[in-house]
Amino acid sequence: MIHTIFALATAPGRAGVAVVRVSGPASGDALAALTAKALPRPREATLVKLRDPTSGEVLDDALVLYFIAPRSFTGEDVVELHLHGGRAVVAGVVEALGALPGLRVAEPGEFTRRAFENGKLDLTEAEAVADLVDAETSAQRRQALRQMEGALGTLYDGWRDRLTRSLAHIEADIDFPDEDLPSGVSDAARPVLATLAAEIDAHLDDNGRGERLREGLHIAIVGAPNAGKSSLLNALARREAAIVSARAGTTRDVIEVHLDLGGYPVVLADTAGLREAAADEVEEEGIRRARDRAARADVKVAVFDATALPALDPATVALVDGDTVVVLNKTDLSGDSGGIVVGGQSGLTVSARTGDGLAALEQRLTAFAADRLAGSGVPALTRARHRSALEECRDALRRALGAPLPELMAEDVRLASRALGRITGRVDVEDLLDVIFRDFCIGK
Ligand SMILES: Nc1nc2c(c(=O)[nH]1)N(C=O)[C@@H](CNc1ccc(C(=O)N[C@@H](CCC(=O)O)C(=O)O)cc1)CN2
Ligand SMILES: Nc1nc2c(ncn2[C@@H]2O[C@H](COP(=O)(O)OP(=O)(O)OP(=O)(O)O)[C@@H](O)[C@H]2O)c(=O)[nH]1
Ligand SMILES: [Mg+2]
Repeated sequence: MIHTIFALATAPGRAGVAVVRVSGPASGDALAALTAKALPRPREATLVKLRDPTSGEVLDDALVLYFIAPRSFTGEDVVELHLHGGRAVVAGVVEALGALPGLRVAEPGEFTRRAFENGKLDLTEAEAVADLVDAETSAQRRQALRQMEGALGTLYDGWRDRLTRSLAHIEADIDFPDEDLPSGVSDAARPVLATLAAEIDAHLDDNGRGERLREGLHIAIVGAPNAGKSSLLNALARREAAIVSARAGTTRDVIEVHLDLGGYPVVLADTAGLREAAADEVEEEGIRRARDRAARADVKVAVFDATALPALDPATVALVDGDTVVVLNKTDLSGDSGGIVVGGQSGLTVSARTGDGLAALEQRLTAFAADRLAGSGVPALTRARHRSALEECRDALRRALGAPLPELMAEDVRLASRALGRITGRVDVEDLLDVIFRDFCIGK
């Protein structure tokens, strides 16, 4: 029996309106049980009193929608209850639904999973639904919307179609080797396979742009103790996220804030000041984490202290590379001491105290983010799951190209095609579904 599932689709807590969604064959019966009335016309917002079916008590005066399969988000019968968003209203309706036969609470992502299983979405589109819900910046929203509209699915299905046609040629060669076919039909498949392998390589070779756009560009602030790293983080975040004090060695844990820089998502991390003589083992561990974070960051902000000039902290200098923005902080205290050049880069002069130079720093970081994350119009792969399937496909194509016999070639082309099919969910993906949908929020 297919269960009918329900869940709060809007965020939990007090709100103007809360939406409870119900999907499955018993949806209509559930609505009828709550309204004690004939069902409203499909897809037409209707104001009705919802009552507890056992006590008859009015729970809310709600706007309801009834969708009949297959014309709904999930492809099943769906009911939406648009409630007054009070906790007691939602609790009362959810409790009443749970008491009805055949109904149970939905698991995370289960509505979208049913939409996939009913052919409303392919897997890349379903993943994009989750990404759209998680999108915090406009660039993330655009990427998710494009993928939800099928940009990636169409690309991968197109590649798979080309493989299917090549496979037909190769199989013709296997089945009718002596017939009147032009000799070596599988030879004709070779350039097609080679072109596709090159296209997949180009698609893979994107520096993880789409994946990083989902997760945010990682920027680490590094520098000597007291250079003003935490002050800088707070100034960029526009809130007091990290503790600032005049004592060297204040920050120990890595402190992260999420920023929206010109539409690009950034995870900015404050780290412990680097020094040889740590005060204790806690600071020592902090410094280890700071170095680790610096090593894994996409971009570093190396902060130097203008009041320490002409000395430049050597541990910080050692971390400056092509992915580093050099910053000279506390310039409000140093007068007109001129700038610094580290690793061939002239530093931005800023003051976390007065805010001087912070706009220029933000601009530099935004430029880094745009450089790493901006698209060129072609859709980018957005998940490690896609990447590994594409690598599997490309490797199978390379083997096919080197195959001495059409039979062996055909087998590798089949594997290549299967790898692509798993991305969009066209072939056996039952084993993947729990993993993919468990990261969704409840009610989606
Ligand atoms: N109230 C409400 N708002 C919502 C959703 C929802 O489920 N409920 N959505 C949920 O994420 C999004 C909209 N997505 C939807 C996608 C398809 C269908 C749907 O009924 N599809 C039918 C009919 C298509 C048509 O009329 O053109 C179908 O595919 O057959 C509904 C919502 C955002 N807003
Ligand atoms: N005048 C002035 N003082 C600053 C500036 N930036 C930071 N400070 C001061 O410098 C001291 C150290 O600042 P923090 O931001 O805690 O320095 P930090 O680099 O995070 O230090 P650790 O966490 O110990 O590594 C504090 O007293 C700040 O108020 C600045 O631009 N101008
Ligand atoms: Mg600090």
